[in-house]
Amino acid sequence: MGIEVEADGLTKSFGRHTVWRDVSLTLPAGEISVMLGPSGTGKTVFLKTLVGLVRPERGRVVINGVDIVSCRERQLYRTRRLMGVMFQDGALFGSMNLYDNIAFPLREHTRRNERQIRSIVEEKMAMVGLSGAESKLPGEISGGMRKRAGLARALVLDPEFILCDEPDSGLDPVRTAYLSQLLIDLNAQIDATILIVTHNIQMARTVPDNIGMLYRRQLVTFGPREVLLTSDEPVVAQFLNGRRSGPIGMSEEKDAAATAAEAMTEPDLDDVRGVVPQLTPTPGQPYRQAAARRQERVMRILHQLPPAAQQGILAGRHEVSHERTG
Ligand SMILES: Nc1ncnc2c1ncn2[C@@H]1O[C@H](COP(=O)(O)OP(=O)(O)OP(=O)(O)O)[C@@H](O)[C@H]1O
Repeated sequence: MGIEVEADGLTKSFGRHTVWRDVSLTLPAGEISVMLGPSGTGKTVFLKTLVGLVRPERGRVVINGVDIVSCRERQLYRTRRLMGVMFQDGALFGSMNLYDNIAFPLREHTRRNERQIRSIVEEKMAMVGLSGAESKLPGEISGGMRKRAGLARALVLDPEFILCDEPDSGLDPVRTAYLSQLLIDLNAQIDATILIVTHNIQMARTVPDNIGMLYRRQLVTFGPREVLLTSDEPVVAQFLNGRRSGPIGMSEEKDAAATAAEAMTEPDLDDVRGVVPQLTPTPGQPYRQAAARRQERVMRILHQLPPAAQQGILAGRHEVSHERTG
């Protein structure tokens, strides 16, 4: 099973600019979590902090019992072996074909021979639907294929914690839907903890077990998906519905007068808030163990959650049991 990841009291600044402060959350082992937030709120910086690529001024990131903020370089290196990162642009080497790109971490970090490497690379390429594309160069394939190649490369060391930075960026809605399904199937197959940073509302509504949001240098919320999806917070409602009216502005936060004036001029669009069914693994894939674990977990904290979220969770219980037996 994947590993639990605990962020505790994290604060990060660049010079005088504080990106966020006092961010604490726990990514439950083996579950899928999404981090939302307007542009520039520090989602990528957060992801890099969890991997140990960015060092916060304060706080801890505890992974497998190791605080990667304060540990020694060797321990950080060992803990990083448990992680697979899918960067925004795939971060592939342009001069290497897909096979060599995906084999790269195995050649760098393990002593596997070429026969073993071939079997792992072929397995991961098949998992992301790239079999047959081994000899292609990154420049010769579509953005969606590059994303999947980046995901295959993130998988070769059998990570227990997978981080995906905007896996949908640059993809059309259909490719994004395929990628969403791929992440669910992957979670069913390997039961790894997954964190996805995205702006894509459809992905955020249908993929994760948990959702968080960064805004105004803080973690506004993090918890079971039903909490954010039914939230009355103006910033959440504005973000989910992609509206101009609300506290989020083009370049900075707005004052109350500007917000009220915009509300008058913006057409009354449908509100997409509310809990929609979470994606389930493609038929033939294993049952997603995380779904059952999460159900038990949220039932224990149900009484602490807002009423609308409670209703959403109770309604979804039938889907989880149906998935398990069906
Ligand atoms: N190495 C760095 N040095 C200085 N400032 C940085 C550095 N990395 C990030 N920042 C700043 O930190 C803030 C958060 O950046 P980040 O890329 O994490 O935002 P984001 O929420 O991922 O944005 P987007 O959704 O647009 O990708 C920005 O103001 C950015 O300019």
